[in-house]
Amino acid sequence: MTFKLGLTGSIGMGKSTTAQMFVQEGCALWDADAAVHRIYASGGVAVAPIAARFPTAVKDGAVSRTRLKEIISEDQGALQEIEKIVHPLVARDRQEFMQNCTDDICVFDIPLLFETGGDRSMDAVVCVTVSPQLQRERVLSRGTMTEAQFDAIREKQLPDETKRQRADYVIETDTLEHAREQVQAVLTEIRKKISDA
Ligand SMILES: CC(C)(COP(=O)(O)OP(=O)(O)OC[C@H]1O[C@@H](n2cnc3c(N)ncnc32)[C@H](O)[C@@H]1O)[C@@H](O)C(=O)NCCC(=O)NCCS
Ligand SMILES: Nc1ncnc2c1ncn2[C@@H]1O[C@H](COP(=O)(O)OP(=O)(O)OP(=O)(O)O)[C@@H](O)[C@H]1O
Repeated sequence: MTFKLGLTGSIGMGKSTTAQMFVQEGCALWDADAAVHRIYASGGVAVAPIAARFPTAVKDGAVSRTRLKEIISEDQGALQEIEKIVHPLVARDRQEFMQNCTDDICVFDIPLLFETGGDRSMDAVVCVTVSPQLQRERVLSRGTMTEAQFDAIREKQLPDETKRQRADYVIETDTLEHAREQVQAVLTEIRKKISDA
């Protein structure tokens, strides 16, 4: 039996970085953002349905994130329409992975875990968090989003406080060392639960 550990947190809170720490500690990983990258790539299953609804979003046979972000900025309802296309395809990818996973603990890195009800299929949920100031600084320093794009995405997500309340474990991503210690503590507890069961 695989223990399914959901990993969530708002934009730029440190999901990917923390997910890699879980991998280094021996967990398997499924990453929702990576699944979106796969289905947007040339030959990916999202390309045709996105092209049908937003023809200018597809460039050289793949979905262009830059173009998608421009479309989302200009059209209020666009993100919701994109989600309607993307989320069922991502859910299918996750289902396939889940069925084939034989590791003791599998981590599911899912930005919208609570928003989509995905938490219901997890055995426990970890939420990563950091101060709103650091969150903003970290996202904007990547240079991939304007401040307006960041604000629009953040507003669409469940507030950090709500996610922290709903999670079984909270990991503060203020420094790498501190986050790693918390990852190890979470795994010690889960591994004990698995061996006691
Ligand atoms: C908006 C897009 C074009 C931005 O692409 P970009 O490469 O700049 O950012 P990236 O994909 O790494 O996303 C950054 C973060 O934004 C947040 N985010 C992404 N999509 C959404 C969304 N629909 N609602 C709320 N937050 C979102 C997540 O925290 C994510 O980790 C892209 O995220 C996208 O196509 N989103 C729609 C698909 C989706 O809902 N993905 C969420 C995971 S299933
Ligand atoms: N524990 C930490 N200590 C210091 N910096 C960190 C830590 N965790 C993450 N960061 C930094 O914060 C930034 C965002 O981290 P990361 O990409 O892991 O977040 P994310 O939640 O996956 O982002 P997104 O929601 O946009 O996909 C990166 O620059 C990363 O190096």
